[in-house]
Amino acid sequence: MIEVIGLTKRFGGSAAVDDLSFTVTPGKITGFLGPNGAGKTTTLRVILGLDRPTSGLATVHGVPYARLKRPLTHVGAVLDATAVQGGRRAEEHLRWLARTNGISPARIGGLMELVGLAGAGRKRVGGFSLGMKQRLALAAALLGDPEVLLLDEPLNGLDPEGIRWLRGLLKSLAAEGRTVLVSSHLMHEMAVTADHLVVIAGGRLLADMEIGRFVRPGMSLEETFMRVIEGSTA
Ligand SMILES: Nc1ncnc2c1ncn2[C@@H]1O[C@H](COP(=O)(O)OP(=O)(O)OP(=O)(O)O)[C@@H](O)[C@H]1O
Repeated sequence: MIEVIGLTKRFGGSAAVDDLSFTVTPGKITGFLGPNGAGKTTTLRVILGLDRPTSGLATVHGVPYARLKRPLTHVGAVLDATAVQGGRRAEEHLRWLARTNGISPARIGGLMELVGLAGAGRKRVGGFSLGMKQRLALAAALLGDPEVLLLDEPLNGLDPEGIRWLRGLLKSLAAEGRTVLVSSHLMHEMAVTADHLVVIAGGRLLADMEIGRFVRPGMSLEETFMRVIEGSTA
């Protein structure tokens, strides 16, 4: 479970995240929605201990990420799938991650197969397409068999088969009781993937509710989202 409590993050004079509070609970997929610059990545970075909050805090299993022992066995994250050393071979990358985090490499073969990269383990990551990098990043996130998954725009670069595959994978991970927080701008996909939504704009919370309650009668998720965002800036 993830808790964001009164979180504010300022860069210079402006607040990227402004007194934001929400809880992400296990056993479901929570879609993290907001327009460009809403503060989604900043929030995820604070949850992962990559940015220090100006005030407030974010916890995983009740403690800040930095206090988790062997964090990769609790939290798997994909923030920027392209942030990987291009000279490394795909399996080497996962072996290095496993070694430096005290994780058994036994899962690597199965994970490469799961993400559809079984034949590409010996290939250098620099030659991977964006979709292949997303798949590898997902394998890395799953390496420690974590209970919590944080994925920032994981659909970018995936082909239609990949999008459908990821939808099924996220649903099965949530059904196993894991906590899954996914940011995306793809409203049609979120409409068929997410169980719950956290919607922010300008760093502030606009909605935190079941998707069925958020979507207005007779409207799509996209239409509702646009209305809510317009309403917040009116
Ligand atoms: N390191 C930084 N230094 C200065 N400003 C930053 C920094 N990181 C983010 N910001 C600013 O914080 C605000 C929120 O950015 P953030 O990347 O969190 O939004 P986002 O919701 O993830 O956007 P997008 O959907 O475009 O990825 C933006 O105005 C951005 O310019």
